[in-house]
Amino acid sequence: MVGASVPSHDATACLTGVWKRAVSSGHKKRPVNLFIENVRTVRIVGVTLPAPAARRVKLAPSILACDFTRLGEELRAIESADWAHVDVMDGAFVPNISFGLPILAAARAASPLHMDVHLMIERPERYLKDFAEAGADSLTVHVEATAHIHRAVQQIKELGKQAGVTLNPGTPLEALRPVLADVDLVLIMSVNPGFGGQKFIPQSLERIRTVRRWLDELGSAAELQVDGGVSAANARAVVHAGADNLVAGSAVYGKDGAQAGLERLREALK
Ligand SMILES: O=C(CO)[C@@H](O)[C@H](O)COP(=O)(O)O
Repeated sequence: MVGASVPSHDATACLTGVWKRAVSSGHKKRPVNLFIENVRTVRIVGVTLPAPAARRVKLAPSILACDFTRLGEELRAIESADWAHVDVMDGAFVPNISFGLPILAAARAASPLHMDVHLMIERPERYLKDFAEAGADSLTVHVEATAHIHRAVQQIKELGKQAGVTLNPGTPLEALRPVLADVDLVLIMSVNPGFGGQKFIPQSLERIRTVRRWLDELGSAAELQVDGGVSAANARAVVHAGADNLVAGSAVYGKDGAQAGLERLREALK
């Protein structure tokens, strides 16, 4: 008999229905025998963890790639998605300026989707309250953008929002460690932030695997989000590496419209 400890949130997911949903949505079915020791410790007998692809994966189209003259329509086109990803750039932390509070407020008014706000701005703590009030459901901050990442994460939680942390592709993953147990979301940037339509950096897969392992070791239920160059061609590999939340801009808002783009991503994940 082989025994293996599994992170409690994976086990809980199997027990509370995510497993069943994965089976019925066409993912691979694998038998698993669980011996529940207590809420945090579960032994798997005869080993058969769900394939990584069996995780419930959230799709978060980035509205950076949409047609802003039709923001309401573009948001309705992604209503079957899980989240809307909102990229705020200040022209200082990243070499581009996108949009800020008024566009978030307009998106909030136009759509019931979870507004997932990625702040690519210097010293984000100055604006967390404003973005929370403008309609953010989750706020993600860069470790490089503040001297006080721990305080920024706490501030987001005090505002009653989901707290996310992220880092540029060139920043060592160790920078995440001090706040890893506190956050609701970790975002692995798979391009250098600042622009849509860039190529996925292949080394990101190893970074995703590492953070997946760290989260599992902590028993954290935080989402592992990946952003930048995600498309139908690589979505499966990204999920297989451990992601459970995919941001996609140009792969969703393509020539044939957002619904077709979302459908292609879903097909790729089957
Ligand atoms: O944060 C960013 C870019 O800085 C991303 O959210 C992009 O907007 C994703 O666009 P694609 O790479 O999917 O086109």
